[in-house]
Amino acid sequence: MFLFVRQNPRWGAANTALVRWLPAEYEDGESEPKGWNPERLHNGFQLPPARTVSREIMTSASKWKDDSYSQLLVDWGQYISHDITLTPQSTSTDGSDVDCLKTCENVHPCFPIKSMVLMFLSPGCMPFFRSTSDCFVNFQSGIRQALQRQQLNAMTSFIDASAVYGHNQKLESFLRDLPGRNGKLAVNARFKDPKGRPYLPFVTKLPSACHQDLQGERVECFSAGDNRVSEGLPLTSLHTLWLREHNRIAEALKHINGHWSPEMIYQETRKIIGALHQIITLRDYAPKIIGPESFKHYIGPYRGYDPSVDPSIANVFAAAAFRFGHATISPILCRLNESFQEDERFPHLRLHNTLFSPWRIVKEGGIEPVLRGVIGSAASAVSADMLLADEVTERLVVLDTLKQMDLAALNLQRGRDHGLPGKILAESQICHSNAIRLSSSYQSDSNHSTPCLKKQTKKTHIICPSLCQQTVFLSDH
Ligand code: HEM
Ligand SMILES: [Ca+2]
Repeated sequence: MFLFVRQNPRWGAANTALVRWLPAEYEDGESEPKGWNPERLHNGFQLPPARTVSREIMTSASKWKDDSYSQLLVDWGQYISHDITLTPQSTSTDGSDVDCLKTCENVHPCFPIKSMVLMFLSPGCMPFFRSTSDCFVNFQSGIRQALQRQQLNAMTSFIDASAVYGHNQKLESFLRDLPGRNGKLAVNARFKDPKGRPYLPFVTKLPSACHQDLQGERVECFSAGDNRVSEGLPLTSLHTLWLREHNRIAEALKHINGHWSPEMIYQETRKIIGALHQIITLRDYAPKIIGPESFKHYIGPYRGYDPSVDPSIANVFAAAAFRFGHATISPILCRLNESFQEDERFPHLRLHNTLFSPWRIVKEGGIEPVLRGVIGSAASAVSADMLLADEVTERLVVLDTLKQMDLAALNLQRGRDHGLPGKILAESQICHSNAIRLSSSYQSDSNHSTPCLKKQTKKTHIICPSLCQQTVFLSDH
């Protein structure tokens, strides 16, 4: 019998460090973010406040609609990003008694986004919690880099439908319909859609923070394998589709394999759902994002499992590159009826009215109007017009606090929090050097004035330069 043993079972596992392709650039070399000390100069200049950069850029870029792709391309990006990355944030209680929701000072773990412009809710400052640090020590690097602050990925880095099934056993068991003994996932016990189809279960901690329709019954935040499921209506709709698809396949498998145990049905269905996530992402999504030529060149056809590849998500990918998608968010969510016209009962919505509002699915026609809108409207690229600027820099909220947020500023501040090297340095070292394949255990080359990479110890696939070109406003400098 062929026995397969994974050599590095922690690679790509949930709650392991995001890997570095280049050493972090902290102001004190070890952990203080860029911009922590306002007097500190970077390339001879003070760093502009992230909020100022956001406002300047988000209101000046131009907008165009894509004539080939639908909005689904954007929404799949967000959905799959939640399968592979979640950078947990510190809470105010992490080693300090400062309340990051109130302070305007840089005090660990708070790194507030300062603003010259008065903010709607919190004048002068937007709260920002630094990402949790990992205890990881990189023994394969020099002493200085070994002690540098690293951030975590709470998700499994593999595309494995963890957004459907969860990334730990407790969550997985909660999401399963174990009493049903049918291999299915649990469904919402209170609501069904107009055609009797199921919704995701609600979270257990009530009342949840999701917005409510003030008339009528409460509709709580949904739960799924990823806890950001209720962030927006398209995202929730995709999660709901996968729940239904799991249960449909489980039912079919049970039908043709009457002797299978509930566990067997569940595991086999899960395998199929995971494979579908991989196929959609690698066959249908990624080539459209990086271009078919780059895809062919840097990724190419699957040639089998290679245990020497570290699949861990890179810090720069989670904190900058894959956030390119934020520049493609549409400020309007279209909702369409069966004739693919604007739904007269449920009209199009401004983005901020779609955030953390699962009640709009339950009480406004289910996921169909949203899904029709997603496949029936064009994707937008660099759609940074005034309306989008207003939606993502002035009206975004985060769940825990429902505080006003500016997404572009958050992205920049997150990059500074993680000590990401600036775009120009990163590009010159990664994309334009011969050292195209780096690894978490890169080695510093003492012949170069800047750290460079000389030896490949384990492989990490990097897509260059397409992704670099797309980080334009997301990474610093
Ligand atoms: C309405 C649409 C979206 C909203 C409201 C949204 C909102 C957010 C927020 C609030 C964060 C956390 C920011 C921080 O504190 O650092 C985030 C992170 C992120 N977003 Fe989005 N996003 C959207 C769409 C997208 C899309 C389309 C993509 C990619 C194609 C994407 C990729 C990411 C990634 C990779 C992260 C980092 C995740 C992590 O490691 O924690 N997002 N997003
Ligand atoms: Ca995953």
